[in-house]
Amino acid sequence: MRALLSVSDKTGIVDFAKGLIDLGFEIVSTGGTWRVLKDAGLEVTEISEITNFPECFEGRVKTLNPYVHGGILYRRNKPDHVEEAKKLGIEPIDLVCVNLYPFKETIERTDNFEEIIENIDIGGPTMVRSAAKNFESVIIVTDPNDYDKVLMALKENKNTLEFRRELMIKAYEHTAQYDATIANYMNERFNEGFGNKQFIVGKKVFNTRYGENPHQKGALYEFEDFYNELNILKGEPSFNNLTDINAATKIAVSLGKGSVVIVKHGNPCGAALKEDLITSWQKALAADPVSAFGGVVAVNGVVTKELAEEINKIFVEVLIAGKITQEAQEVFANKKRIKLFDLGQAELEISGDMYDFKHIEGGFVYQTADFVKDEEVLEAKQVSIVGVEDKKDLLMAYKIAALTKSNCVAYVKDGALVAIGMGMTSRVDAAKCALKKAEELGIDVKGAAMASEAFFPFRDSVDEAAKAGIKAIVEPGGSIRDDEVIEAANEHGIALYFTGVRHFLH
Ligand SMILES: NC(=O)c1ncn([C@@H]2O[C@H](COP(=O)(O)O)[C@@H](O)[C@H]2O)c1NC=O
Repeated sequence: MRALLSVSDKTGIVDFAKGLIDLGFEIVSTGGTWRVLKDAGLEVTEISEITNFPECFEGRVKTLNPYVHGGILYRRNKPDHVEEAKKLGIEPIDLVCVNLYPFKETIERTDNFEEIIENIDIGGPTMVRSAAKNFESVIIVTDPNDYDKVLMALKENKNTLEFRRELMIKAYEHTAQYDATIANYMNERFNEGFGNKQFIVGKKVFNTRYGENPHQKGALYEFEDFYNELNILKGEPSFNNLTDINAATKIAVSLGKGSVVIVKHGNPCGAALKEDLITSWQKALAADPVSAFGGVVAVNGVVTKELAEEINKIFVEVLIAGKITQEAQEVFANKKRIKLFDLGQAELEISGDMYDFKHIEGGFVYQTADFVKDEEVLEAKQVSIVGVEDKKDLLMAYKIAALTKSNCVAYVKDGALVAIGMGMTSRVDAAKCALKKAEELGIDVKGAAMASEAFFPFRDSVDEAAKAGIKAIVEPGGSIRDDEVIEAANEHGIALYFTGVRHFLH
């Protein structure tokens, strides 16, 4: 039996080779791998002895040779293949262990195109694909984490077709991801990220119990090692929990450390950023205690025992925080249905993906991600006669509106959401609906700041705001009736700011 070992990441390769030698394998290797194994005192044949050809062009050609690929690919159960191999002097290769040039690490480290090009592996993926194709007879190993598993299977006679098939799938996933990374990178570099093909690659984190509904299948996939950071402290996140956690976390991150956000079905029903987390929670809850029942709560900070006791007064389905202390977790220990997740750090932090996409029947739409910059509000154009000194509430309302389903109008007073209307087909309905609900809940919105994520097409929403005593409004502007909107603000003595940036979320 012969094994061909050619790895960039040399982690564990010496022990793996030793294990294979103990099992009776002859080891063949490419230059660098050969050197590592030789230095460890192992008996190993250099690839050039098999190919009868030197590695050349600075390693661009090492294993691209019929003695290698013939040895991997010929079918052991076909007499004419066996005969042909014999005639050509091609010896079988029964195990191929390859991991590829670190292309991703290289593009993360440097912009030097020559270096990047040299880190595109050619011979490696070719061997991986050959060995995977002939999985009937050949073992393909692409992940150092599998070395022990492979040795064990060989030792215990568990090198079955099913075992090799699993490794074959993993191998094609490996090369497909590798090529997708190269193609996406080249499109990013030369086509501003929007080439003719876009590859979205995700690694499965876990299956969810079901999809959005019980009759649907579902799973969570991640781009990078993103969800590794998520500590599952209690309960199992469902498909809908994950999308709500995403919505709540994005708003809490956007509002900053110390904020608390409550989400139901992807939209916020409470949010506050006060002097301490307990007050933030109480104010967030006060915005709509009815909707908060069974909600997903994001705490941008550390959940202590005291905060946990406050939250525990109502039924919350999910709590995600920077950190949930041990004592805080104990507060929830007897609550069967609450699920707890944290990132094990003082605050909620996510870097934010550069692109965003959405499935539509037959394909997907793809775009650069949307972020609100503080300057949009802090340096927004005052278009009304009166203005306001402090734009904190305006900024908070605007950030919330930008991360809420359109049409959305959000009202913030003293660092807390007091009313919100979202997902409505007309903007004035969103404006009115929010105020009606606040009135029903007995919330005083007088003096609040109001934000709309897109322009007001008519003056009606401003008139509604005036009736409720709103003192300042921020919106993108850009309507053909902006003049009427500005006139309405001036008539009512409301401060009106235009940001010039729209933040639809559909
Ligand atoms: N050119 C070739 O024929 C070739 N054959 C194998 N490789 C890669 O060379 C690397 C190992 O090289 P070394 O053993 O010399 O450190 C592996 O990542 C392997 O995927 C090659 N390199 C690039 O294409």
